[in-house]
Amino acid sequence: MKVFIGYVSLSGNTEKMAVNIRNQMMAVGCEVYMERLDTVEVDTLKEFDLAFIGLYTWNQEGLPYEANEFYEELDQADLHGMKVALFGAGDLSQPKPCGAINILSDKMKRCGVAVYSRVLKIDKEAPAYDMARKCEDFADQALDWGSKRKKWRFLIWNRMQNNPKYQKTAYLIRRALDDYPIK
Ligand SMILES: Cc1cc2nc3c(=O)[nH]c(=O)nc-3n(C[C@H](O)[C@H](O)[C@H](O)COP(=O)(O)O)c2cc1C
Repeated sequence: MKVFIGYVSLSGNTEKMAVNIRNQMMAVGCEVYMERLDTVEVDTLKEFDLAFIGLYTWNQEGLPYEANEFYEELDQADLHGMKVALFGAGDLSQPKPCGAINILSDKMKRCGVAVYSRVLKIDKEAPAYDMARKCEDFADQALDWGSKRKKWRFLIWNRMQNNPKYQKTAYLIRRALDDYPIK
């Protein structure tokens, strides 16, 4: 499975999320290519089975300036059926946090891209462990959505993780399963 990760980040939080997602995708055996969004040719996304796109938000009304070209190029590329999962860091105390992600999501949907219904938004103050865990979980779920991977693994994992009694066991099982990557 070929996975693309594109992101823009100023103070580093979205970049850390991208790195966490990359690590998780590599751990389950995906072929991962990661690049900053301002240098990406939109057309290259077609070469991938799944893309993660991450943006920071500095102004609710707009995209980060480094993502403008990518945003404009979406009109020219034929990305119908392309699967994309969106993520980013922001200030979750705001009424509409991570607004840039919503702007990109709307545009991608208009261009025929299949956008994963779950979006990962992480607060700028989130502890590193919490961020890593959420990114791993998100990456796995997005992969499950974007691939033909069997659902049972994810369902069991999700149920266990939601029960504090089984959280540690679930984590250990997950680590063990990671030793048997699914391509
Ligand atoms: C000037 C400024 C404006 C910001 N505006 C928003 C905003 O409108 N919405 C939001 O969710 N977060 C906002 N934030 C929080 C940033 O998104 C947050 O610091 C995030 O970690 C930046 O991502 P990065 O570390 O990947 O650059 C703002 C931060 C700054 C410094």
